[in-house]
Amino acid sequence: MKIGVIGGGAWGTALAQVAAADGAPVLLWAREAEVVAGINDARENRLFLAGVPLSPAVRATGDLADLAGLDALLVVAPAQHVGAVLRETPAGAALVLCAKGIEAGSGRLVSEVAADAHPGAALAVLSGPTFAHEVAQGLPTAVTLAVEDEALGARLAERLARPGFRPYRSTDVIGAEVGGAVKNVLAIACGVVDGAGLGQNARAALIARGFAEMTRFGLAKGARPETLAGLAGLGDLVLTCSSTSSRNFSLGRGLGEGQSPAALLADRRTVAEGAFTAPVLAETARAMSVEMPIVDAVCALLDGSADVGTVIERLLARPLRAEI
Ligand SMILES: NC(=O)C1=CN([C@@H]2O[C@H](COP(=O)(O)OP(=O)(O)OC[C@H]3O[C@@H](n4cnc5c(N)ncnc54)[C@H](O)[C@@H]3O)[C@@H](O)[C@H]2O)C=CC1
Ligand SMILES: O=C(CO)COP(=O)(O)O
Repeated sequence: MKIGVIGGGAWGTALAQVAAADGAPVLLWAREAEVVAGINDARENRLFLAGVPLSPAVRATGDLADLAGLDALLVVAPAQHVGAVLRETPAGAALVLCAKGIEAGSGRLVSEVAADAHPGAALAVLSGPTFAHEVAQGLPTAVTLAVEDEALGARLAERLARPGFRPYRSTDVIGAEVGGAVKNVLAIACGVVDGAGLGQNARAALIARGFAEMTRFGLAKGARPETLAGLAGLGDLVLTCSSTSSRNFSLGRGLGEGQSPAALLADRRTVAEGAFTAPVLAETARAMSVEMPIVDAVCALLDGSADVGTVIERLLARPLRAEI
């Protein structure tokens, strides 16, 4: 199975390294000419994954047309750019969607964006607790690989599996996507708790109640509860809600410390997907009558309509209710 990767950020580069670990050639498309040159000439992506020596089997290109004729493309552009990039990508390959987010404006999951850009393409979702720098170092990692076509799922899992990289197969594409998209917003909330010094009890409560929000939203979208309780949902939520290695958690921590959202988001080279997904997630949830108070609180902080003290007061003043 010939593999290509769309996106030369930290995660696209780490996944290319995984796919090339057995020496099979992997072609990676990167948007930045310096990333293409760095990978091809110095075997390093200094912009997004500095310090990781890349396999000589990973080759980079700045031309999406070069991806024609490959069997599977790992789509690792940020969620807001997947549509634009796929529209320029030659069709014909299975698409393995690795971005975590919901498209602003349309409210579409990445699989819906991909189906629109490449009608009839086989679609898979790869998601889970996966900090790129750990995967690139070969540290043990497990992911959900969700594909409706079970035979394709088995072939993809076989192709991507390594001793330290274990794909667990699923057929619940929507569940895998919802988990990854929602946990980014909740990771911002956990960062706020940390930055505002609200304590470990509050963080644990937020993870549990955030998971309840993820589950309500996921079930309304047609996800299966066991997917949300697995690697792509709860697993990734726990990872990103407890580490400053998460860009979303770090963004939230800045907000919790009282820094302005505009300053925190200005001039970012790396992506904090939750900041883009939060408003469209809140809007979609409202339209489906799904209550997501923590997501609403993150939106209020990001758009500057409330400060940390106010959103905490609002959350704590909600009516007492049954846990489930
Ligand atoms: N970094 C990580 O540990 C993980 C990231 N992800 C997901 O992977 C996706 C990509 O994230 P990273 O690789 O971390 O990115 P990154 O933050 O390392 O780099 C930013 C990426 O955005 C791209 N970009 C910026 N503007 C663009 C545009 N207009 N069109 C197309 N691409 C553009 C850049 O070329 C670069 O590849 C995100 O959805 C993220 O949530 C998923 C799992 C782990
Ligand atoms: O998705 C991730 C780990 O699974 C990366 O999280 P951040 O985007 O918050 O850094």
